[in-house]
Amino acid sequence: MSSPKIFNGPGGYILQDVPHLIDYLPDLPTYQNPLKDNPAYSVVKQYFVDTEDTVPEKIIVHKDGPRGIHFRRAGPRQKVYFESDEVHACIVTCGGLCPGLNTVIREIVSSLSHMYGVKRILGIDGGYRGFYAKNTIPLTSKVVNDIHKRGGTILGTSRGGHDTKKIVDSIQERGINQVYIIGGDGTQRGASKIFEEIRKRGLKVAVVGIPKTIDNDIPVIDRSFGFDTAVEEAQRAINAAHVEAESNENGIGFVKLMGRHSGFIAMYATLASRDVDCCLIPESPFYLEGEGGLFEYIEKRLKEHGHMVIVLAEGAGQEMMTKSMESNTLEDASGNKVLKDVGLWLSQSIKDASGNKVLKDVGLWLSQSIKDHFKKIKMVMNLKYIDPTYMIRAIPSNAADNVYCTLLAQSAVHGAMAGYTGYTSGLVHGRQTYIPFYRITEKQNSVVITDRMWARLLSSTNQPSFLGPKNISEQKKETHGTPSPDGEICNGVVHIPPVTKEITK
Ligand SMILES: Nc1ncnc2c1ncn2[C@@H]1O[C@H](COP(=O)(O)OP(=O)(O)O)[C@@H](O)[C@H]1O
Ligand SMILES: O=P(O)(O)OC[C@H]1O[C@](O)(COP(=O)(O)O)[C@@H](O)[C@@H]1O
Ligand SMILES: [Mg+2]
Repeated sequence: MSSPKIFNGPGGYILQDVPHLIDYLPDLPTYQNPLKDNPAYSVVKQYFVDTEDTVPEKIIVHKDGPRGIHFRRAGPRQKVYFESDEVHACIVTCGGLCPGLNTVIREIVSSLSHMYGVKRILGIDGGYRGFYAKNTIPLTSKVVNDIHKRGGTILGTSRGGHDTKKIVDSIQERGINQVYIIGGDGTQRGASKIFEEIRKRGLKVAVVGIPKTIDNDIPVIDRSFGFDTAVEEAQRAINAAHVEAESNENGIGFVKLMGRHSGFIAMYATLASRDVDCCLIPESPFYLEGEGGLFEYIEKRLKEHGHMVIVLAEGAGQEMMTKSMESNTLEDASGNKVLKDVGLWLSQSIKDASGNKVLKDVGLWLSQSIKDHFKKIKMVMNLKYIDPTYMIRAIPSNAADNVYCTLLAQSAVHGAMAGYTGYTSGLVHGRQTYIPFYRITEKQNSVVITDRMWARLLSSTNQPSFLGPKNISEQKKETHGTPSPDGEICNGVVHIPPVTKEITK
């Protein structure tokens, strides 16, 4: 693996820079950016980004503290490293769906063709494995004209099937020199490997990642595209759950939302709705029985209000469910042990083609457990379970996400044209930046339950925190992982010594 490029400046300034083609191809010629003569851009004062411009990772800095880590600011540069006719770009989408994929595809094609006069753009069919299939999809402005109005990805997507050598062989054989890879944490890991192999072979090929995740689990960036749309769509399910709950005696509206390891969709959907009485996410352990447990809270809420709404992220309570099913502690109303076979099935760990753990349906299990509990205590209760998981990610992106996708795609293209490579384009504090792959892949973004946002949620729902002092100290330890040399929080491990240089001017 190549070494991270890190520059140290005065006042504790650190630039975590991204690779550039000239790092390994020092004699590449440069050309005037064609945008200079484009009437739309030439009138814009300071349209080109100053090469020294960077964006801080942490916006809140103590007055005596160091300036901290910065990323290269994205945007068009005066000089480009590709001539328009020379560019042969390709776009691939990998992993699960997310609203906005088609908008990103559309805007990469539009930016390349309208801003930089590029004519050869290929769509790779069905994720990474499409690189070594025969079929490709020629992409023109006409082909992508109204795809942003559709959900999904016109290119198709898949999990698994990443073979770095075969992918780079295909890139080389087809004469592709700009690779745009849209996908989540797994995809960006794959993109990083493709970049390393391309660099090893000394190819003039820019590798660009565009972060996609409905779960919002990619670190460093403000939020992922499609997240806003997903939270908005989740409101429809929560509203339905609320209506059902209100209309029934001791009604419980129970909604399961996506969120494998990170409960951001559930948390933001809850905060947006105000109708939710309890939000359960993977980061916040909870328990059912006894004082301070979920059952006690539900009973209390039903007695006070006559109805309630629960939102559950799919990754929440997985361990508890597995343990409970394994030990067959689930009993029916007559006290008989049930679901023995399901218990056995639950104890097996199943992985998808990409190696992600396939989660068991905690929603079904928890709603059954709640029903059993109320039967046991002989209290009337009507639970309506709504599972809109795929519905919230299979829709087209909303207006805000469409704008976000557009800027993200434009930034990705400007960076590749300027010769940068091995980076993920991302929004940091509202600014477009280029982030080195290792910062994107080193850890997952998750809800920190000792932070203010989770406290805000607890005070909005009034639910118990389900936390004892032991959990709180464990959480604190986890979020304060291994400190990196600058004192930053960093749970990921980067084994390669960085190339560090002092900035003298
Ligand atoms: N560590 C890895 N190295 C190389 N490729 C990977 C890695 N993890 C995942 N991939 C590939 O990335 C693609 C998408 O990964 P996946 O985890 O399914 O979705 P996402 O990118 O949305 O997290 C798959 O084709 C998978 O083979
Ligand atoms: O059924 P699929 O397509 O494998 O997707 C399910 C998973 O995909 C997600 O939506 C997002 O995961 P990725 O970001 O890895 O694609 C998870 O929330 C969910 O667990
Ligand atoms: Mg993933």
